[in-house]
Amino acid sequence: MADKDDAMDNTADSATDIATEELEVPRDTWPTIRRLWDAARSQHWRFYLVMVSIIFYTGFSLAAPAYSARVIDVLWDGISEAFARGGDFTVTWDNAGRDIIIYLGIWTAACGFYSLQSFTMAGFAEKLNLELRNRIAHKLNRLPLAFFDSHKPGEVVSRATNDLDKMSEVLQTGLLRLLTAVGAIAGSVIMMFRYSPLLASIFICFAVLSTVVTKLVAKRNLALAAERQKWVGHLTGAVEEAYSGRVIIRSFNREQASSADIHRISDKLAEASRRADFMTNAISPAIRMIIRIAQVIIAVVAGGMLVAGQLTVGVFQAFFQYIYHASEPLTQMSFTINTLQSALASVERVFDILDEAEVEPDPAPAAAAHVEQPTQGHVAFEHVRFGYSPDKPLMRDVSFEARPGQKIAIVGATGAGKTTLINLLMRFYEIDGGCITLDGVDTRAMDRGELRQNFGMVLQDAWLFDGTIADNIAYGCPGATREQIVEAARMAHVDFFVRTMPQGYDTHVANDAENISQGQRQLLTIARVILCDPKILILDEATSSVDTRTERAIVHAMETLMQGRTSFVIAHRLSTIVDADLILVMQAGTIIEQGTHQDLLAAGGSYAELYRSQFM
Ligand SMILES: Nc1ncnc2c1ncn2[C@@H]1O[C@H](COP(=O)(O)OP(=O)(O)OP(=O)(O)O)[C@@H](O)[C@H]1O
Repeated sequence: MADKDDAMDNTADSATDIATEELEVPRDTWPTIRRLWDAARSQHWRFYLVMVSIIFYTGFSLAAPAYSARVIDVLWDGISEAFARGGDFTVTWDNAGRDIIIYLGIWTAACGFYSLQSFTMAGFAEKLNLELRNRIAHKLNRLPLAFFDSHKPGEVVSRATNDLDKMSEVLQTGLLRLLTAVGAIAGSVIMMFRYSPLLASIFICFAVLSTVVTKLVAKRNLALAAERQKWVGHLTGAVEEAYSGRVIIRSFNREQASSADIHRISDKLAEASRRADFMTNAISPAIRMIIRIAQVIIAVVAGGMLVAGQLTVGVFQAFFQYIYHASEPLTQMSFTINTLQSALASVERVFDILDEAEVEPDPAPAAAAHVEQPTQGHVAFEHVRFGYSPDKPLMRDVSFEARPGQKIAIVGATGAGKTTLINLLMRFYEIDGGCITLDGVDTRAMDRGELRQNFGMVLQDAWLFDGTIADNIAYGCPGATREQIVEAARMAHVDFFVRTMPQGYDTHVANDAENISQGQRQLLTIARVILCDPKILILDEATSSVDTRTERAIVHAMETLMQGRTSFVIAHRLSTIVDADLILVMQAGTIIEQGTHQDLLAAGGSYAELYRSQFM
């Protein structure tokens, strides 16, 4: 039960993270904006075009009501005069026709500039999105593996997807809306004061009141949205848990409890959504009511002025158009500013990733040390020191030598440092002291790519990517022919199995696909390494999750692979390594014994004890 509570707490934590994201504000608003602006350097012209379009759009849409006042007054005067004459009123080019066409022209121009600003802003936002996404993609390849150890995968993925999408969406809607709103409000208020300072002052009073109320409501609305988001987080967690734990849930007959949990959270979500939706859909119109009241008061006062001849009919209706122009963006302003702040916080998170320290750059090609190809496969560790974090040293003084063609077995309890040894050999992490050499060349002086091409790794975690079996085998050698691929599969003892699949080598597989078993995956990854023909092998024996026949096939395939190559085998069962040329016994990050099976047995140390515990 305690575990369950813990799990729920974890879900709650992640849900709270999402909730706080909803309420978030950027740490440094202006530096972030400046950086974003720099990132969009090649798109500045688009932004300037947007600004020019906004100015023209605002100008035309503000001119339209003023011009409509003129059109209506011309029509009103013409109709009144015709009425007094007892004749008909006909619209001709000179008699209001030209004014109507110009009026339509003004709206058409406003519409044109509106489309231009939206179109150009979409281009600006998406190009900026692409630029930052490319930078992140590039960055991910240059981040040290230690970065991934300390960040959850979802967190990194979210930066490159959600955060960037949010930014481009908010640029296209929020920023554009804010810019046009500022123009619309300022222009409308100026026009209102031009027509009637009294009516304009009444509007300003109510506008201030509505802004204050909107601000309060926006805050409450965000809190409700955060509450809803929290329950969405809980629900996602519960559904994910029910999905990934489906086998265990059934085996303990906990289906009912699991679905009751989901029901309970769904109920909470429905309630939170109801309140959030009510706030968005019902309270916002209530805020508009304030403006409506202002309109009524202005209508009464303006009606009096109309009767007194202080206003024309055209100006009367134009004034109301300006009220509409200014009040709608006012209602939206607080919400818009909140979304902009939240988007800027997203951008900050993207920049945080871009600012992470990168792996030390490889030496320039001219300065890099090279190993003569084909490499002999002579590897040496000399007094190597290493720790995953500087304050926690793991390896203090590790030395050993692997001669060309030798089989080196690495044994030790879980957490002893076997994988770490391999990580250092492949330069996934940089050592803190001593040196590692390949054919006598310090690996730190080499280009990482050149170093790694000498190695082939078969790990327990057999990773397949989304593609055909043939593509997966040819991952390291994309130019391989079908014959070479089939030959590699045959050597890996996986050809027979592939042929039983519906489309043979063209069968589609994915990392999370169920159509292929753990053992078969491993055999495919062995075929992948065979095809690349590396001179040095790293094999992590995976034997726990496969049946004896597949295990035998894997061991067989690995033995074929090891012939004539230097190989490092992380051994979990001592039976497979008695023939190793060198056995490294590790404990707490350090090699405590090394030698052949016979030497170590004779020494009667840890290895002998371990061997006896497995076989006697
Ligand atoms: N990426 C990492 N960041 C920080 N510490 C790590 C990291 N990887 C391993 N460690 C720590 O380093 C020590 C050695 O781990 P390592 O994975 O090398 O052990 P191992 O012998 O391969 O274990 P196993 O047989 O369980 O795979 C452990 O204490 C582990 O917690």
